[in-house]
Amino acid sequence: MLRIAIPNKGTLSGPAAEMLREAGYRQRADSRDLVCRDDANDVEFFYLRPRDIAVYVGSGDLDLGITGRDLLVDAGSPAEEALDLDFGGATFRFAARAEAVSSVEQIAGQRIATAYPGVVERHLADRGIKAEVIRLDGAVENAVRLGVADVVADVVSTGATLRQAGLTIIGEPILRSSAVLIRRLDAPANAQADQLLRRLQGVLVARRYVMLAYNVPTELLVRATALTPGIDSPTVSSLHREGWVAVQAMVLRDEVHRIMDELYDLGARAILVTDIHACRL
Ligand SMILES: Nc1ncnc2c1ncn2[C@@H]1O[C@H](COP(=O)(O)OP(=O)(O)OP(=O)(O)O)[C@@H](O)[C@H]1O
Ligand SMILES: O=P(O)(O)OC[C@H]1O[C@H](OP(=O)(O)OP(=O)(O)O)[C@H](O)[C@@H]1O
Ligand SMILES: [Mg+2]
Repeated sequence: MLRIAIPNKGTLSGPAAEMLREAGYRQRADSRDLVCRDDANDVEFFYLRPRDIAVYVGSGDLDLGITGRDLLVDAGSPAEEALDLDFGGATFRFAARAEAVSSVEQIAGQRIATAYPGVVERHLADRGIKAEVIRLDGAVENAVRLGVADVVADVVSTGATLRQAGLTIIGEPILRSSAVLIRRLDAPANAQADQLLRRLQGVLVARRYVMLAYNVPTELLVRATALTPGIDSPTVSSLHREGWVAVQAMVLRDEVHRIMDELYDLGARAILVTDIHACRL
């Protein structure tokens, strides 16, 4: 039975369970349950703190896990990213009072408060910057106000928390995070794990793409399919109406309205968009 760690609470918890449900896996009905068996798929889910997930996967006690890239790096455990899951996006950044520290160069010698000491220490070491790292559990923005630190290093999403604490971002992001599927480094080949990975890839494609269908005069087919090349190739079928063909192709959801306008201007008609619920490419 495949054993998978997923976040029991926090930002990543809901979207992780939602994605697994979309991939056809059973998820817990009660948010207090810590284990959920999916016998039909021969998989067992363990609901754990996202910070601990890389530890369980790195040790080999669990086969796969869903956590944040920043938490994976912070744990420093022998696990690697198998797939970017495209949710839980955030940056990890330095911030400080603008009048005290305003550039990365000025961070040297300062006290940096963070709940991610592994990420920060690695970043400083890579750049040869010497600074004191103060490990806190959360709400690190308060550390500057309370005089415990000069700089914070934390997850930034909207930036509202930093603004409210009177802090300004310093430099470029230390890293860009999102939810990732992780596995142990050098894990042996596992057909069941590969199947789960393919299912999640299928969900990502189904979310990113829509199916576009339209009719177009045969003489415009080359120009129309240049707008809708699909992933492998568009499907072209004959129509009862002479001189016209029907085309079907997958199109990026974000681009579909622009492409529909261009197809209409070209002379295509009966242009229809449908959602993709699942796929294996
Ligand atoms: N707006 C956000 N705030 C916090 N973490 C976020 C946000 N967006 C994405 N994340 C990611 O969520 C993970 C942190 O999850 P975690 O459950 O530890 O914190 P949380 O969602 O803030 O919950 P809590 O602090 O209540 O325990 C990190 O990978 C982080 O990058
Ligand atoms: O840029 P924003 O949209 O404001 O979001 C980022 C904030 O959200 C998280 O805090 P959380 O509420 O999880 O509290 P915590 O520090 O106790 O984890 C994170 O640690 C930042 O403080
Ligand atoms: Mg938090």
